[in-house]
Amino acid sequence: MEIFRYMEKYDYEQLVFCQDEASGLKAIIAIHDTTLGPALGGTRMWTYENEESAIEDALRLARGMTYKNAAAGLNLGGGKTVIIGDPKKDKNEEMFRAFGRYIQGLNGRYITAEDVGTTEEDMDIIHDETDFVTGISPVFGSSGNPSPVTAFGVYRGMKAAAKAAFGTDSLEGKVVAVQGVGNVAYNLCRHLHEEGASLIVTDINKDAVERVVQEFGARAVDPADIYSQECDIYSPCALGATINDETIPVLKAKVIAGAANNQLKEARHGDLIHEKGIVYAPDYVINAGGVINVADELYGYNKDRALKKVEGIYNNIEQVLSISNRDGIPTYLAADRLAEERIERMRRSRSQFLRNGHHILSRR
Ligand SMILES: NC(=O)c1ccc[n+]([C@@H]2O[C@H](COP(=O)([O-])OP(=O)(O)OC[C@H]3O[C@@H](n4cnc5c(N)ncnc54)[C@H](O)[C@@H]3O)[C@@H](O)[C@H]2O)c1
Ligand SMILES: CC(C)C[C@H](N)C(=O)O
Repeated sequence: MEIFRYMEKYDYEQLVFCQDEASGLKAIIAIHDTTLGPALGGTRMWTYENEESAIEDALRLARGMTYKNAAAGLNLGGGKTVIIGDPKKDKNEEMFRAFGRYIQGLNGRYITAEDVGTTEEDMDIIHDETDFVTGISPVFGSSGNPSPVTAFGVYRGMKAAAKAAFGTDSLEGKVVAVQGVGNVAYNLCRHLHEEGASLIVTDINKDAVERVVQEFGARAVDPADIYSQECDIYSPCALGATINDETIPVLKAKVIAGAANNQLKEARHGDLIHEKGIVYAPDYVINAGGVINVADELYGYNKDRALKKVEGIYNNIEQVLSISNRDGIPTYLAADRLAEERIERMRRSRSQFLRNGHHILSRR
């Protein structure tokens, strides 16, 4: 991989490699764009096949956060970290302490939080070394694990997408096929069950499947069979790239609305589902609940205020759908337009009165 060429292509600002032999830390912090503010994005811990795929994941996820934060109306840029390792076996306190010191060294250019493979407890350890971490435990007056709030946002966005596809935003009686029933999707299933939707679920973790089968009457299928289920809504809530050349031909859903990041394997897959008449709720718009929630910590966390904003994901999806209809473009491009236009407006609206944080007249 030619790293600088890739960084130039999508205009990345910074890529930081962190290595600490004593704890086994191998992490990559990618900062995509800080036009709107410090880069906020979670830390993923995962067993990557090789270093190149870890770098690629960090870069793709960081850029996704730029768009997510911009489209959600946050004054934050986009960044993300990946830690190479197995979250079930390779974690230790020293590792997250060492990682916290690297974040502190960036002096606020990057703020972290949870993502796949990391927890509230991990954030608390990072917090021992730096203030530039969110999603820490509520005992510190913070917002805690963002997953239930992400789920609420996905539920709200799914309703808006359902309204466009079915003429009503009620999910009662709708069949939803959920891929991956981890932290976010467990909570999403609860909202869907409470509204009277029927659930088809899958996961590579049998215990996770069993929980939603027992609690919400879901029907379980094998991971490979989730795409071809007779259903109204496909909800990808595991990892990315599940909308691709193999899955699109067998999908029967009229709506795609889920929590996973980077759902389209390639941009052209967004064109293909648009041509197929599927209403796609773009991933980074519908799954912004978690980042909206943790970002509220920067103002002194207020749960009601954060949830009110997350509720607004319904309107954000409606806005994307209306840009898509107005301009005759797929929803993934409509979402990009929404985010890019906001970043550009803010870039141009830089204060004429301040230089280096001081009023220009203060130098006289
Ligand atoms: N947690 C958040 O607040 C948040 C916010 C925004 C986006 N996301 C994204 O949502 C997705 C889910 O996040 P999470 O926090 O629930 O993670 P999680 O690890 O708790 O859940 C993911 C689940 O997917 C399962 N899975 C993995 N590969 C699978 C496969 N091939 N088939 C079926 N199941 C599979 C895992 O076993 C796990 O149970 C991720 O893509 C994450 O980046 C999460
Ligand atoms: C900041 C975090 C809550 C980020 C979250 N994992 C996301 O992808 O949006």
